[in-house]
Amino acid sequence: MPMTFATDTKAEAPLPAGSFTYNSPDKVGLMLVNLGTPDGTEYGPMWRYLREFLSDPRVIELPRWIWYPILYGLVLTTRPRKSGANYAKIWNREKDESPLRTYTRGQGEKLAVRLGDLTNVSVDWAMRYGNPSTRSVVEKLVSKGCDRILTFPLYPQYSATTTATANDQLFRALMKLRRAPAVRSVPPYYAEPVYIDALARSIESHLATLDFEPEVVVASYHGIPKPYADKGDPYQQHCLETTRLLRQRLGWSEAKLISTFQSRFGAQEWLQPYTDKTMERLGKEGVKRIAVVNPGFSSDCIETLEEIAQEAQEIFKHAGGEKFAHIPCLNDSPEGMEVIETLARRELAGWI
Ligand SMILES: C=CC1=C(C)c2cc3[nH]c(cc4nc(cc5[nH]c(cc1n2)c(C)c5CCC(=O)O)C(CCC(=O)O)=C4C)c(C)c3C=C
Ligand SMILES: [Fe+2]
Ligand SMILES: [Fe+2]
Repeated sequence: MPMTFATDTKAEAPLPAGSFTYNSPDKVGLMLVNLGTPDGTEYGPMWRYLREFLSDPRVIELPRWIWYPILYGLVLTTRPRKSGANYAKIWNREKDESPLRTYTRGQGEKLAVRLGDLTNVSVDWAMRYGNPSTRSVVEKLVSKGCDRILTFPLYPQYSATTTATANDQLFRALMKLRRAPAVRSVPPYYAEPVYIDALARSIESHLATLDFEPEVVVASYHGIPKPYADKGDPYQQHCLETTRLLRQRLGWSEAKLISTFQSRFGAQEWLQPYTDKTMERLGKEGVKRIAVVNPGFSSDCIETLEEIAQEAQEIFKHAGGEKFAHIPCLNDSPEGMEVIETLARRELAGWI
């Protein structure tokens, strides 16, 4: 008797969970991916979000046997409450969700409209941690018949802690599928003219609304631990190149536009100069008026709305500063959507 295998496709057996038939082939799924965010500010959702995020070995590289006792014994017993209180300060109460989710949804919906002429492209948006999960969105796209997926990690500067782990998660989702789609990933865009130009226009138009002219504009990027950069993560170079190009485009001096790194976590050294220490230094040196922009964040989020617009402002003013402005991220503004649409169309070449 011939041997039969569970993988034989001729039999009329029901498809196992996680498998899909194609309604019509040659559809392309375009998935925007951002970092992720908690479902609520209470202890439970904060704990679940932080556990998923901080269990990622791309984010915390310590051996698990060292990290897990610290994570479960210390971090997850204290940080959910502390971070939850900070999220509560910036929560979108109308939609009962974090601003990061609101803006990422806005980017997805607006991109779908902008790409309306591409009838074989289905646009969606997902998170690396939390909801909507990368896996649920991949399954949705595949069930719609997408046999190709273009994933768009919404990080202008590459880091293994963000871009690479977003792509890891996509491939983890594909591992569950018998018939996996072909995939492409949008490369980092830290030096793309369309991105630099969008940032410059956004900065110029925001500064024009202020009742003061900043003496210094601080480009504050999320940090990473210094050892990650020392071992070859190109993130710092990408950030510094964005600032250099932005300076060139705006015609500003090195003293007018400076780069700093924010959001330190844990005891090790992170990329320097630190944003909070720079706020203090500028205030103490007699600088009275500054503006802060966050070119590395495609959406405003806790790190920009709480840590910069609130905390950094307080530090600067406490140190003697007088005027402070936070320049919003590109979000789903026309300038921001121009960047996303241009890169998406370029990376879809040959598929549409
Ligand atoms: C070791 C820890 C962390 C690394 C490395 C890290 C890198 C990194 N993160 C972003 C972007 C975002 N981070 C956000 C929040 C956030 N980041 C960390 C830790 C690390 N990030 C934590 C613990 C948190 C949660 C908030 C808190 O408890 O402080 C967010 C905002 C999410 C939101 O819901 O608003 C973004 C965006 C980048 C770009 C990056 C490395 C390049
Ligand atoms: Fe972070
Ligand atoms: Fe922070």
